[in-house]
Amino acid sequence: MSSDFSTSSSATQFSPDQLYDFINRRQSIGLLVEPAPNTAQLELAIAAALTAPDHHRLHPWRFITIQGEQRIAFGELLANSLAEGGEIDPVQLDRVKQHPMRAPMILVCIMQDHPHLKVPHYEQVLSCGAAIQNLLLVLQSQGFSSMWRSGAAAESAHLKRALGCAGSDEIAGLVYIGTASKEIAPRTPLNVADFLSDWQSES
Ligand SMILES: Cc1cc2nc3c(=O)[nH]c(=O)nc-3n(C[C@H](O)[C@H](O)[C@H](O)COP(=O)(O)O)c2cc1C
Repeated sequence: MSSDFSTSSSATQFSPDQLYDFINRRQSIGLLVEPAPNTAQLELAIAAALTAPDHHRLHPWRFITIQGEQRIAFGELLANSLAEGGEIDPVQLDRVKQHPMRAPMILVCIMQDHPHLKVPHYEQVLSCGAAIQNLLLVLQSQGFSSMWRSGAAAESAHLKRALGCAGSDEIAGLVYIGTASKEIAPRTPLNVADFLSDWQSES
């Protein structure tokens, strides 16, 4: 059955099985190569992020791209952030410096907190997480792969300051984006019954 209402589930061009299959095929890939999305492709993914469930429409998110040569400076920023947090192992610091080279593009996803009487901080974090999942799926639909990471520096005050975060903002993720260079094995399905139950009243 078709419908003119764009929000009706029957208006979708996917069958439920096709949509599930598409979502199930998303898998994180740690090492990604060129190409990365172009501006139009990235903007479509961000547009999808902006449709995430969002209590009181606070838009608790902000996205920053890092690509090309900027990845070198960003690697230094990550290492400096760890050092500020007390890391002194030069091997670890050097390893973190190289992290941004694992993909041609990194999207820093920031949960931009909007203090609100009815929308607690954790709800805004959840909204931002939903936004990120939306963008991962649109990137996948365009043939790209990704990996959502936090990494050791995500909670660093030094990194947050450098990214212009306010005190209650969170770095929700560094999403590494690019193209997979090889196939990976499909994920092992979980058993739905392990996670789904019927609530029964006590009376
Ligand atoms: C908020 C968040 C932070 C994450 N940080 C890391 C990380 O720093 N390093 C990592 O290896 N995986 C991290 N992951 C997990 C991967 O993104 C990925 O979900 C996991 O490896 C499972 O793979 P899949 O996405 O293919 O199911 C993080 C996931 C989330 C949601």
